[in-house]
Amino acid sequence: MSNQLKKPVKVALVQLASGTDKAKNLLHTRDRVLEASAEGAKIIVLPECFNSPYGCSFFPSYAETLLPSPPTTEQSPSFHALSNLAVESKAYLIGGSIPELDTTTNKYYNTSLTFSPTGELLATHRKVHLFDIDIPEKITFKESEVLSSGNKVTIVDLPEYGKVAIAICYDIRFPELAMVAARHGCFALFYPGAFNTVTGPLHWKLLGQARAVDNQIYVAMCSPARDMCAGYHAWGHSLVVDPMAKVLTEAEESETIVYAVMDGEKIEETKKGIPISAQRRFDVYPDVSKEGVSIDKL
Ligand SMILES: NC(=O)CC(=O)C(=O)O
Repeated sequence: MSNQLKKPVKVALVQLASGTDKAKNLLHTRDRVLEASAEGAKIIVLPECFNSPYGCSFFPSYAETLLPSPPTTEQSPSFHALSNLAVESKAYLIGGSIPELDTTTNKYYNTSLTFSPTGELLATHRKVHLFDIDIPEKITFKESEVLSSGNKVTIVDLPEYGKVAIAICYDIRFPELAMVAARHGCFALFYPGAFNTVTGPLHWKLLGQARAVDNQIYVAMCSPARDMCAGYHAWGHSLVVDPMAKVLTEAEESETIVYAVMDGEKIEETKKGIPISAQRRFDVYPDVSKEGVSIDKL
């Protein structure tokens, strides 16, 4: 299956500095998204936990209810803010993530919502791989103490451009998920994410380049800005990598917006020059994209 991008598209990654006041964060998000739109961005991406602090102790108090869909404004102010903002900005809006409470099961999720320029909800991705790590004396984090995991690869069709995949942060460490999305025709993988100052320096860019070079498509990773007064120190460095694994744009750690143009010709040129798609040896190893994969695609 080809990874078709129908026409070049300008992408903006909004590396937001958010605080503890959700209403304020939503207003600030609006300002920055409209700024990205004024610069011509047609796909605008927000960070993981874009309107709250990131951390297990914060998930329950910031959680919103998304089901049944559409939720009321009381159930999910973020849902409505993002939908309206997609309309105002006339762009596809990949709304980072928010903590979600599913009231039918009483489970919490880390959930990303994607809206069309008409404000329609196109996709909901619940973080599939929970961030449970323990690097002695450096960082211990256990999302699974509070969150439950999603169970689908999320592929979204953006009619003017083509298909993209949405996943969240730790999901990028799992090449299978990216491979499945790429082999189902995505031209880009979007990861709202919040790596930290321990794992970020070694792994953030490396993983973006790895997923890009493995799959010969674009990868975009959008982080919150770093706040040294917060309990969790986000790495920042939002970036876009092209299909040859070249970093097209990369932020520093403070609040900013970075832009890149994704172009289908670059995907084709890369695949023509290094034709790994036609050289795979499924007689030697299996094609993981065909083995009972759970995909949520429009
Ligand atoms: N925060 C995450 O989900 C992932 C992360 O920080 C890492 O993998 O490192």
